[in-house]
Amino acid sequence: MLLLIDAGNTRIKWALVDTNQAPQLGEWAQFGSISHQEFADEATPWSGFVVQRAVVSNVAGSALRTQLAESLQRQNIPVEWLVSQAACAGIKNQYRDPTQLGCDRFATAIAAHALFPDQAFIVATCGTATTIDAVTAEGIFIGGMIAPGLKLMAQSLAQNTAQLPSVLASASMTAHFANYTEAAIVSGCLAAQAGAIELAVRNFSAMPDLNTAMPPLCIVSGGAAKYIIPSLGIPHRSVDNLVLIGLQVIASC
Ligand SMILES: Nc1ncnc2c1ncn2[C@@H]1O[C@H](COP(=O)(O)OP(=O)(O)OP(=O)(O)O)[C@@H](O)[C@H]1O
Ligand SMILES: CC(C)(CO)[C@@H](O)C(=O)NCCC(=O)O
Ligand SMILES: [K+]
Repeated sequence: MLLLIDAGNTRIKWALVDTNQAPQLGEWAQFGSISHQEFADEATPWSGFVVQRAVVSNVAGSALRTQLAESLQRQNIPVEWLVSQAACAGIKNQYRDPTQLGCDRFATAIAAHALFPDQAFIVATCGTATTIDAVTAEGIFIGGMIAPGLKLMAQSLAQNTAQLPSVLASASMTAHFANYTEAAIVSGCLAAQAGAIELAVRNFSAMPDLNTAMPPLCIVSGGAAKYIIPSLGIPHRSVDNLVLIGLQVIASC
């Protein structure tokens, strides 16, 4: 088995790929997700499997990296830590310092380029942070945006005002002119998220050197996508687990 790990700022997502079966992208023998705390407290979820190697994207810092490294070491699993580079798996990374790009964003771009070859796209990943990145049909990662994620945005209002409560979104809420406080907060945060995605698509579509007859795809991913999508006024595709798919692509390079 090949173990893929996407360690994000809130949760750790993982998948096992049965490399004997010539699996498709996103075709996993096992898949799961655990919080950092559960990972620290409980048995490693993949400990019951024979794993030949692991490929890991970690944007959650050195303490979690050490925990992951120790856990993999105990199982004698060799590990490859993803670091963003200038080029990999068809993506050419135009970040000023290519290694500064979050490796989850790099893996996501690689995944979307593999799933939608020869198509320009905006990929929005709605997690702890929301990132919105632009990739050309030739696989050039132009750059992107980092915004607070939906929950962080709403929490920052509750933490920094006297009168605003802590709220969570539900999948039935949209960005509209709300007539009570809780809905108005969710509406404002949804509008900020969906509006940023729409603006990114609009600006990318208007780039003169975007060498494509088709408008860029809008790909939406991440745990908060289901809340934001009802407020999106543009055509889009929803695809889950792009970081893990990117790691699967990288593992087969
Ligand atoms: N009820 C909710 N209301 C608002 N936002 C929510 C709600 N439930 C989940 N979210 C959002 O979804 C995110 C969880 O998404 P996901 O599971 O992809 O990511 P994550 O593991 O938190 O992200 P990362 O990979 O960045 O760590 C939360 O950070 C939050 O922004
Ligand atoms: C933006 C996040 C937090 C999204 O998970 C991550 O990709 C990250 O820590 N990036 C490093 C900074 C950058 O991508 O420019
Ligand atoms: K994040």
